[in-house]
Parts: sequence; C-alpha cells; structure tokens
Amino acid sequence: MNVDKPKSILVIFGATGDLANRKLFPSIYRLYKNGKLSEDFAVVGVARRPLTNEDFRSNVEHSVTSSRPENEQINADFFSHFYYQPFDVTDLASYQKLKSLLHSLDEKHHTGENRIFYLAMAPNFFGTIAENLKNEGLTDTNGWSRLVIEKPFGHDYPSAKKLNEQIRQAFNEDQIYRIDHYLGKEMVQNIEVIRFANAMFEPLWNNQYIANIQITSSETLGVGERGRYYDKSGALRDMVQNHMLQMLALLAMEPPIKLTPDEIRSEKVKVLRALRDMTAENVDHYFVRGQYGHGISNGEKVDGYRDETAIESDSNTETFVAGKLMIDNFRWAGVPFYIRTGKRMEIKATEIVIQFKDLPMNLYFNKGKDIQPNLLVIHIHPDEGVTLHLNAEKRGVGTTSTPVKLNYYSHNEDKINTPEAYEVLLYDCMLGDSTNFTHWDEVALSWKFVDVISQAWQNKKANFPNYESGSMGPKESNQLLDKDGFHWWSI
Ligand SMILES: NC(=O)C1=CN([C@@H]2O[C@H](COP(=O)(O)OP(=O)(O)OC[C@H]3O[C@@H](n4cnc5c(N)ncnc54)[C@H](OP(=O)(O)O)[C@@H]3O)[C@@H](O)[C@H]2O)C=CC1
Ligand SMILES: O=C1O[C@H](COP(=O)(O)O)[C@@H](O)[C@H](O)[C@H]1O
Repeated sequence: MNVDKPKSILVIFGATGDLANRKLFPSIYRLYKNGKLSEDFAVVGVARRPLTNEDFRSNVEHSVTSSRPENEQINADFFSHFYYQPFDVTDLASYQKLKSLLHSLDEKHHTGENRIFYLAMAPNFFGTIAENLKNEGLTDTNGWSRLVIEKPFGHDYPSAKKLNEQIRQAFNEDQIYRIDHYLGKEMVQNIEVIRFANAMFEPLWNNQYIANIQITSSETLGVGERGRYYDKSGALRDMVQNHMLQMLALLAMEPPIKLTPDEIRSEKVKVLRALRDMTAENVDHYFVRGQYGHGISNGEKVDGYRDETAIESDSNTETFVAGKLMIDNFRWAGVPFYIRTGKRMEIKATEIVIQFKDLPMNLYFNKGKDIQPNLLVIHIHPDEGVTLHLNAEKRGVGTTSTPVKLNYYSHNEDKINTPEAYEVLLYDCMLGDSTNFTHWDEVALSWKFVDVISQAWQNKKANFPNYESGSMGPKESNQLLDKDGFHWWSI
C-alpha cells in the first residue's frame, strides 16, 4: 500500500515536559517505524533547560525505549533527526536563533520549509508563542506552517475567545489544529463508521428506537502531580467541555453530506447548538458533581482529593461529573444522553452504551425473566470494539429467551499495533487533515454550555467529599437515571 509520507520539521515547545516524553516522542517513533515519516524529517525540541542535542537525543531514546517491548531493536538513525535549542518563549532572541536553525535543517533534511509548531506547554504561553512566531518571521516560508495547540483551550468562553483572537492574529483557522486526543482514538473515529456504514443501525438511530445513550469515561488514577492545574479546572472543564461533548456530538450528528472536515464539523456544531440550555435554576436537575474521598483503589489505600499535593484542604473542585443532556432536535427529542466521568473510580474504562427501546409487546416477555433491552456497546478503552446485546432462545427451554452478546474486538491479540491517539493526530496534521481536531465554533459552543454549570457550582459550595475512592461516584449519579426509570449499565 502506498503511504503518504509528508515532509516537515516538527518543533515541539515544551520538549522536556511530561506530554512530550510520555506521548509525543513514542508516537513520532511509531510513525517512523510504521513507515509514515519521510526520511526527510526533523524534530526540534525547545524548552528553557540548557540541554545539548546529545542530551536531548538520549532523553528521547529513553522515552521511546520505555514505551516499547523490552527486546525491540530501535533504529538509532531515528534519533539523529532530533535537535534541541534552549529557548525562553518570552525572549525574542530565542525566536531568531530558532529561525536560523530551522533554515539550516530545511536544507539538511529537505523538509520543503514545511513546519508544525506543537505547543506542549502551559496554556498561558499559547498566545505569546503564536504572536512571536509570526512577528519574528518563522511562519514566513515557502512551505506550509501549522500550529498544534494542546488543551485546555481557555478556562471559560471569554478566556477561550480572547486566546482564539490572539492566535488568529498569527494563524488562519485552517492552520490551527486544536488537539482533543479522544478524537484520535480508534474507536471514537469508528463511531461514524459504525453509524454510517451499517444499514442495520442508521434507521434505528433516533428517538423512535433509542431509549437513552450513556457515555462513561472513568479513571482509577487520582489527580497525581497535576493538582495545581486540576484544582482550577475540575472534571467539568477537564473532561466534559472537550472529550465528552465531542463523543456526544459524533453520536448525535446527522450524516454529513461529504466526509470532509467542514461538513463533519458543521453537523457536530448543529448538535452542540441543539443542546438544551442549562440555567442556574435547572443545573441541579440535570447535573451531579462529586469529589473523591479516601478509599481503596486497585487494592491500595489512597488519600482523598483534599489530601493530594497542591490541593486546598477545603477545595470545592469536582473530580466527578454526571449529567443528563437533552438534544432538542427532531431526531433526539426526548432521548436522554447521560454522561459521567471521574477520577479515582472503580475501573479505568471509556465506553458508550446505546440502549434501544423495548418492543411494544414482547411475546417472550412473560416467559423469561431475563429479558434485556438490546444494547450496542462501543468499547473505546482499554478494550476496543463493539458488543451487541441481543435476546435469543434458551436451548432446550422452549420459548424462554436469554441474553446473548455478539462481540467484535479490534486488535484484540496485538494491542501494541493499535495506533496511539497522538500518533494518529500527528500524522493527520502532517497530511493537513483537520477532521479530528476541534474547530473554534465547537470550542465556543462547548464552553458556553459548561460555563453556566461551572458558574452555578462556583456560587454554591458542595458537600464534598461525597464518593469513596474506588467506587463509581456519588449515589446522586445513580439517582439521576433512576428518576427516568433507567440505570447505568455496568462497564
Ligand atoms: N501531561 C499530560 O498528560 C497532558 C498534558 N496536556 C497539556 O499539554 C501541555 C503540556 O503539559 P505537560 O507536558 O504536562 O507540562 P510540563 O509542565 O510537564 O512541561 C512544560 C514544558 O514547558 C517548558 N517551559 C516552561 N516554561 C517555559 C518557558 N518560559 N520557555 C520555554 N519553555 C518553557 C518546560 O521546560 P523547562 O522547564 O525546561 O523550560 C517543559 O518542557 C499543557 O497545555 C497541558 O495542559 C494535555 C493533556 C495531557
Ligand atoms: O485530557 C485528559 O484526559 C485524561 C484521560 O485520558 P484517557 O485517554 O486516559 O482516557 C485525563 O486523565 C486528564 O485529566 C485529562 O486532562
């Protein structure tokens, strides 16, 4: 198969940081190993630390080898494409030096003056870097220039708008790639395929046949080393504003007229516009917040959130959110979309459950107590695949039905070959495909939706902690569905 191998220099701002080391370097290596990088590539890492190229290459090597199976041979030539420049993002001289380095690497590696600037640093620097890149002439090349921006994109709608305006002074919307790493996950990308490539699902994908949709992303880890960031953010901003709403939009959107970034985005935007507005008065009816206390996680005693590093002892920050979202359009009127996400929960899993409505009169209903609604479960992580829950005849027991599951797991035997989200997204960016990145319109609508909730929560102190570490969240999360006659399907 012919694979496109785009040529470019990737400049990573924040190359000594956690994200670069844990995610980006291993993903670049996987692109290289899978033959998706042209031989003509270079990666330039910048950060304040005074490293040499050799120091940096050895860091990258450590990051790559620790992400690979123990005996894997790694081609040393890969590391020779990595360069480092000590850099302070607020110092203009740093940009001039970087400019000359990029010119010389363009010549050495024949990268066609194509550049990706990847901002893997604290968000308060995003605007400054974008402006300086433009003003100091680093985007002025004969190739293309793209800007990749990590989350969080703002803290609320006004700050996101301000950041966007700042970035747009330097880059056009089609040069900006806002990362939502969930959009790089194989099974999130598969939502569209499951929906639009199967004649058996799309006709049922509406309020006539679907009772509710549940999206869960639960984590077992606590806030770890990220307390300083997380305590100002909370689960609503950290997970709901981006990943959860993006998955919801993909599940609920109309079939796009073409599979182009613009058409898909336009359908997602319509879903976000149709979300029933929250008001200060109705937030408690639709949303539940939680914060973990101490408990047992993965068999070990763990502290509560308020005892974690860099967290205030009376913090009001939520580490769990459950919500019922209504999409007020023709297709989805009356169908609740339940979402829940949290830290220090019982299991690490991201899963979507589509619950179909019961048949109006089930002939088998009185005979088998075990009759279940049909469910379509999309396993995003750690399992990747789809399970269809059906009812079938119980062998030898006449017409009594029993639940059966049809499973499809992708890459089941060989998880190492499942592409990493960052690998997929980096490659898309090199190809200039922005389908799996978030457009400003989506970011803006998502912030507007969650801002009302966070404002209401800020004005009213919660009774925290309200769930034990190692549980599936506060009891109010179950009550949210009980009220509607549903329950969370176990994941
Ligand atoms: N880590 C993760 O798992 C995730 C991170 N993100 C996002 O990615 C971004 C980076 O996060 P993360 O890697 O965790 O952050 P880190 O704090 O680990 O890294 C920050 C990087 O910025 C550099 N830096 C700080 N100040 C300056 C400066 N003035 N000039 C130049 N470089 C500077 C640091 O290096 P030095 O000290 O050498 O200057 C370091 O390389 C953030 O936006 C975060 O929200 C998003 C999702 C997950
Ligand atoms: O963006 C984020 O996502 C992770 C969870 O990602 P996953 O791929 O492991 O499901 C979360 O831990 C983090 O707080 C958040 O910033």
